[in-house]
Amino acid sequence: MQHQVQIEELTPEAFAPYGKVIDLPAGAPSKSGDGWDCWSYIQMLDASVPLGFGLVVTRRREPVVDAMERHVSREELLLTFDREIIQPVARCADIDDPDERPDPATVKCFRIKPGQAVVIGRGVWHSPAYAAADDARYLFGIEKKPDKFGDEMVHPWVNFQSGDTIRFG
Ligand SMILES: NC(=O)N[C@@H](O)C(=O)O
Repeated sequence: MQHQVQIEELTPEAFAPYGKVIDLPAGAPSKSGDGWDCWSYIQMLDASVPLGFGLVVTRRREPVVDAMERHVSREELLLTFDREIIQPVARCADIDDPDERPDPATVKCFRIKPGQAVVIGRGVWHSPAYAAADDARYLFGIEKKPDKFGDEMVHPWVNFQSGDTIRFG
């Protein structure tokens, strides 16, 4: 079965079941200077070892998702460099279940604009992000350590329950 999912704007409330949002705060900066304002700390990422960074070039393609991965031991920072991207995510039901499959009923697809970022929560299912329109480059940062269920494998992808797929748009 294919599920149709609408693209959602990124807000802390909507993204809360999947992680944390980083965006320009509405409140006053914590420090300012000549021509600059700074807000800190606007978000936190739990880490006990150094972060490794990965860069993804994501090209225009069919907006269909059939599998996701997850990192049960680590949070993941993700932000686009240049263009809008769409990040599909699905809820983690049981972080201790090595046989869990992503539930298509919990999938949301968030638009992430340049200037915004997310911290994907531990165990939250996610596919590679998609280009919203034109090809885009995005960065992710994650602790450089093995995950509990071995998601450092070259092929960590897990199909949705019942072999379902998601089409977003
Ligand atoms: N988010 C993404 O595209 N990739 C990472 O989750 C990864 O572990 O490769």
